Amino acid sequence: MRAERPYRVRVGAGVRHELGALVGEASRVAVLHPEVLADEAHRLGGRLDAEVSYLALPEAEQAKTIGVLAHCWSTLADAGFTRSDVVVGLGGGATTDLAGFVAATMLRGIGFVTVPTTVLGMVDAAVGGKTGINLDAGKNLVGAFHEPLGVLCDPELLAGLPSADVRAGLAEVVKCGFVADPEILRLVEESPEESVDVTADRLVELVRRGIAVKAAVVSADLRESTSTGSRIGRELVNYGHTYGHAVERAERYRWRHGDAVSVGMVYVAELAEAAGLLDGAVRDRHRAVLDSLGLPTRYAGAPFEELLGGMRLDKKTRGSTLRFVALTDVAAPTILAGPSEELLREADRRVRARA
Ligand SMILES: NC(=O)c1ccc[n+]([C@@H]2O[C@H](COP(=O)([O-])OP(=O)(O)OC[C@H]3O[C@@H](n4cnc5c(N)ncnc54)[C@H](O)[C@@H]3O)[C@@H](O)[C@H]2O)c1
Ligand SMILES: O=C(O)C(=O)C[C@@H](O)[C@H](O)[C@H](O)COP(=O)(O)O
Ligand SMILES: [Zn+2]
Repeated sequence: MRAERPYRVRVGAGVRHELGALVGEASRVAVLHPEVLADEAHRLGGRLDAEVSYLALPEAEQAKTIGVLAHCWSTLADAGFTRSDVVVGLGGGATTDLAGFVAATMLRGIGFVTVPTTVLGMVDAAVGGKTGINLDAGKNLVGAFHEPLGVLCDPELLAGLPSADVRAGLAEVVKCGFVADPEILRLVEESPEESVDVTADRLVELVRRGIAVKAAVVSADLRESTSTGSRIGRELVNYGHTYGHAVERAERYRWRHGDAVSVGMVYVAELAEAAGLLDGAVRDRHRAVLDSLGLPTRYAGAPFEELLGGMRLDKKTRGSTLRFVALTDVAAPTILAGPSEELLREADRRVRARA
């Protein structure tokens, strides 16, 4: 990855054992992990030549809260952390987002390493340096850009991942397919079954391709600051997230992020079609690919007005102008700025109509 301090994203069986090299000379290491990975955390931590603290985090999005963040700060302070010490995020995206934000803020910034253990973490969350927590008011509303020292994506860690989480991770891979890499869509369409099989080479290939898209996009726009007019920088990989994050907020963060992004991509495909930007066939392809992976393509929960309130807090919004990453074709993105409320409502109606 190109960054202020470039770092490597390693993918392969056994790469988790390179953790010691990344941690380097640190005398203290904190391994943050979900409860389900406690044994793995201790196995990895036990091989480090450092004083290791283990912090078991609450499940999924419950880890991305101010309370958990404050607890981590206190634990690191009590353990005597200094600027040469390191935080390791071993887990899915919720863990690495929280761990990264702990590292970004502790002592105004210490090193951190991500060891993603979900498909979503590998292809997206662990790469690129976005860290943060949720507020009741909205998803990821507080955070920082803080690049890891390195990323270790070890497919062996996916062995026990529940199938629903594998599928949710594939939503972000499909996102990369629609915005940049049509080969991803072909691989999924050719065999949706193998695409969600953690023992299949196809899934590893999909993970590699997803990482390649994310790394290329982020390397060119580290701080999501270069979109101008219809030119799109890092915002590209936010495809499907405007409506998706609004759904997560409305569902009080009980939905999987990937599931919400799946619905969000269907929404923005409908929006682009309704705006006359996108062909009906490409819109329908969104539903077909996501359906084939068992991902949700319909939403009939919170009312449109509540979702609109969530979308207004999206980080791509400027003033009162909502901005969507939209497609004019596969791998042909544009920015749809300030669509009318009527259009926004129509796309929402279409997402619900099928529910
Ligand atoms: N920073 C970014 O660029 C970025 C990108 C995409 C998503 N995200 C964030 O990532 C989060 C979603 O990540 P996620 O989908 O990985 O969810 P998650 O971190 O909540 O993990 C999903 C579930 O899998 C469990 N788990 C994790 N690894 C496991 C394993 N190997 N075996 C068995 N169980 C395991 C977790 O305990 C959890 O219950 C969201 O908060 C989202 O906002 C961040
Ligand atoms: O890395 C990015 O940039 C992304 O937008 C990737 C998204 O998949 C990810 O969910 C990200 O956390 C969303 O960021 P946000 O700025 O919309 O909160
Ligand atoms: Zn995402």
